[in-house]
Amino acid sequence: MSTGTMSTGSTRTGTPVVRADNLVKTYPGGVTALNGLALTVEAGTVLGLLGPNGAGKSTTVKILTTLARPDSGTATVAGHDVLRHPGRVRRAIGVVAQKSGADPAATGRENLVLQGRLYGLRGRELNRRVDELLERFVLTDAARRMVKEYSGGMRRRLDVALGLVHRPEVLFLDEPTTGLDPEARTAMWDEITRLAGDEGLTILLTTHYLEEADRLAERIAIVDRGRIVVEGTPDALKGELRGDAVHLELRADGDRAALTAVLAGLAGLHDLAVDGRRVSVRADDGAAAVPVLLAALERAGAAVAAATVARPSLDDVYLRYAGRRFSEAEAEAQADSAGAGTPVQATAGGAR
Ligand SMILES: Nc1ncnc2c1ncn2[C@@H]1O[C@H](COP(=O)(O)OP(=O)(O)OP(=O)(O)O)[C@@H](O)[C@H]1O
Repeated sequence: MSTGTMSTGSTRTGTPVVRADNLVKTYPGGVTALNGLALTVEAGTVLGLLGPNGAGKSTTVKILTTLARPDSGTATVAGHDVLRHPGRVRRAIGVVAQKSGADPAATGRENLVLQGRLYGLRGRELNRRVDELLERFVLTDAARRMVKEYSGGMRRRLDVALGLVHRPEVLFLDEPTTGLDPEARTAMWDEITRLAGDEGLTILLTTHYLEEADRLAERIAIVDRGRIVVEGTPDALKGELRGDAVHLELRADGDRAALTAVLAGLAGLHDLAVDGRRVSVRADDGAAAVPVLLAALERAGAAVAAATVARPSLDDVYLRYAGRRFSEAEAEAQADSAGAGTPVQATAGGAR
């Protein structure tokens, strides 16, 4: 990890299999997608690149998988430079893009056979590999059906199988469970855990689901506005936050400035955020803080519908390092893309 990115958690000793330094990428129209992004993924581990829509996750994956060139910066994958030896990189990696690469008008089996041929597999070896993958991804019974008849979960499992045909060393999974129902999502999580555990694959996974990153990744790198703002193990990231998270739900939208002024004066509270009806704050002692907060809000004329006290979550980690809630960042990204061409603020959002 290059300087400038906060890191927390155990000291790392493994070999970096993916390494990116100071990646910068600006798209035509002036959108700065990456603004000095740096990351490493060690052999046999899962790194979760976590960030809201538009944070720069897909652009990072495109550069690391040789589908896009950075304006500046360097990256190596499996020991090969992505700009100087893209062919070597491509042979070492499997890619499961956000959009399925499978041909809907072909069967699952035909898709796998074609993919295997592209990587030079032939004859019995190819058939064996295809059968093995169909079985592992529970697609044997559906192997001779057209992909357009598959459910979302079956398609996604086929996508991962396609990415694995040539036994890659590194697997890139770009939002592997977006659009899946909860059951299919859990099944995919189990499969990813198995791939990383039993097969020692190195996996870089992008997601905008906090829960997914928490569940799957040994290390999480939080990306915001084209930079990694913090990285570490999920437990270390959460452990860095002192005290409890107190979340209050107001009966009506609060006046941000007025409520902030009232609550900022209370002792033992920090990281206050007012977002519409939601008020979040960290408290050294959450249970003791609730009555104090309720009384202060009542005095300010804000009625409270619900209050919860929780141990820190990754959402709290995001708030602390990106300076806003995940949901706010997503809404901002949507507004940005609606006003196409609006440059992403290049400097905001650093670690606090
Ligand atoms: N081809 C493109 N042309 C112009 N702008 C682009 C292009 N691709 C991405 N962007 C912009 O670059 C920024 C980063 O996009 P990117 O797709 O890398 O983010 P992301 O974190 O992967 O988000 P998502 O989860 O929505 O894919 C966004 O503001 C996006 O609108």
